[in-house]
Amino acid sequence: MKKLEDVRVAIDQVDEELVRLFEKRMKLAEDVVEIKTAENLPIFDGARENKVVERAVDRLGNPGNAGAIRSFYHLLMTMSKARQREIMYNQNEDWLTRLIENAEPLKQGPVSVIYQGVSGAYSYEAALQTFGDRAKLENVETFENVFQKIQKGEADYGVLPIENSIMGGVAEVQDHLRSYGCFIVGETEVSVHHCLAAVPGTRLEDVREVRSHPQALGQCREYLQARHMQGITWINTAVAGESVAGEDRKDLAALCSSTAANLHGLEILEENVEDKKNNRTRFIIVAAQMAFQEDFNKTSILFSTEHRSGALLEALSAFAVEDLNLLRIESRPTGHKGWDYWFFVDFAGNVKHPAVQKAMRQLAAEASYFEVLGCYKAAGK
Ligand SMILES: O=C(O)C(=O)C[C@]1(C(=O)O)C=C[C@@H](O)C=C1
Repeated sequence: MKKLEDVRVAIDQVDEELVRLFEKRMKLAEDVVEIKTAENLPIFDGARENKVVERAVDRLGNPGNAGAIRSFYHLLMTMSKARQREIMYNQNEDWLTRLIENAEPLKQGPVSVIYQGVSGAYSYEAALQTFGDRAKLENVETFENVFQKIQKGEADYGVLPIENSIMGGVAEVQDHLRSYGCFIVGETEVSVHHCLAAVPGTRLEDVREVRSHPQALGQCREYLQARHMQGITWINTAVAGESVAGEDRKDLAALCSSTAANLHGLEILEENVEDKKNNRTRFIIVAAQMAFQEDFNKTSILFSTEHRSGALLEALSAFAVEDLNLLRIESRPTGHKGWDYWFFVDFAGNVKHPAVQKAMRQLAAEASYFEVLGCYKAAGK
């Protein structure tokens, strides 16, 4: 058998080569963005990305590496796009004008929409609420799958929960939003009302076991306790409803949305059983390209600052000076070094508005990293 040290020496040699090639590729990305800036082309090119990935797969000697090489290339191109954005937005004097020029209006007519979960889930409701019957809906298992499909150009829009009025921000979605370089192009709010649903003919007083997602069970804890019902953890609310429909039991129910109950032919025994009313979840609509319309009234940005006292205050002061209303600020660890953060900020205003442009230009000049995550129509406005 080979000695570990010897193999590691060989790995080090390969890595040396990889680093050299990586830097060569990143340098080419810098050349690309120069051309794209001059010719006013968007950074993202889904068709080209698919070609790059599939060519790499074709070149493999071992087809077992296909999944790994796909992930590797998507990551490589994410980094390539991040570098290109950095250059296009931060160094080009006219980055803001270009950003708006490259943005597209929202698509009208039929669109393909991807969401996480199953039919009847709250994300599904958010998708229907936003796109109605013009959407061809597709569901995937994880939040990350949504970003992957959008990034590969396999769907027009993705629908993802970003924050709940009781539970707060959805950290995973926030993190992927940054790393996948997708844009927020819309948002919608869904009232989260749980109902107790069971197979038709079930009597409320006979229900002993209730299946649902832990969040929903938690949001209805007092209701369940008062009725001596035992909560059973299920993967999500809609699948809980589906599972109850598949069993002919009169002591079993699910906590799910009324949409999920109706979808699975369940009878709603009681509606709005959540302990706290006004339970709402805000969903964002993401796309591979930035969107722009004159009627958009909310902007989301991402930035990081130097690690020194007053840096955040200074960074945000431009918004106070320009009288812009900050709607939300969320921080997430950068993961690069300890206690370093990305700041996600939402504020009221359209990216074309002079005050917004002034504040963003100032912040971009001061921040150690700055990116526009999107401009869109605020929910309910
Ligand atoms: O070829 C381009 O247009 C690039 O910008 C380069 C690149 C890449 O890194 O390969 C990056 C982004 C595009 O979406 C496609 C490909």
